[in-house]
Amino acid sequence: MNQLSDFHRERVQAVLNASPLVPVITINHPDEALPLCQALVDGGIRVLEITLRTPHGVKAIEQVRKAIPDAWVGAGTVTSIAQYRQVEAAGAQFVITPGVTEAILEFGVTSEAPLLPGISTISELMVGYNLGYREFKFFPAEVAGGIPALKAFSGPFPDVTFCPTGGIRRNTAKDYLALKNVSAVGGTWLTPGDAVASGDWGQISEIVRGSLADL
Ligand SMILES: O=C(O)C(=O)C[C@H](O)[C@H](O)COP(=O)(O)O
Repeated sequence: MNQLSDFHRERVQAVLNASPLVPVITINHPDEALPLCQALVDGGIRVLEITLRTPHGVKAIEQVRKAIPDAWVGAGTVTSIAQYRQVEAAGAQFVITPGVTEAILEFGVTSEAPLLPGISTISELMVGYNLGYREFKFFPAEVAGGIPALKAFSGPFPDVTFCPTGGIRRNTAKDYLALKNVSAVGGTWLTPGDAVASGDWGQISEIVRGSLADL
């Protein structure tokens, strides 16, 4: 079976090292993709996870990738190989899944867009680990055990790092990032729905600046 290449690992590490905070972005209207992502970047974010939760996600990835070259632009909420292929074609530089199937893990090994697979248990981690994955999303972080779970994971898997996501907020991000096996944390608190809906891009940049300053 194919193993993950150094290129894939280095890309995922570069993404996770580029920004301690990874905004989980949902595009409800095609016009909001660019100003929202620009506001996040203006606030200091260097990694953008644009989800496929709405039908606008794929187009937004393509658009943002061209318009904002100084950020890593990736796809989130990818749950099938068909979606994986779509976001790869749209130019996604990385792919994040909420969970794993063996098929997605195997596809990720040979894909152009490296994969950060989502896991919530050690058994899922082990399936990815055996293919060479050493970086994982931990989702849903808070309900799957939070900080105590991550500390426990570091015992049998000291060489694995995580991007916990799910239930993390501005006031808890720092505690997660203090763990030696956490390189970045993700969440939706950086893109509150009311600010996005009203096009208050200045507020988004302020939330990012404040959240980075709190770390
Ligand atoms: O859509 C996905 O692919 C996911 O894995 C889910 C998101 O990462 C979490 O839903 C984050 O949401 P908050 O808990 O509000 O920060």
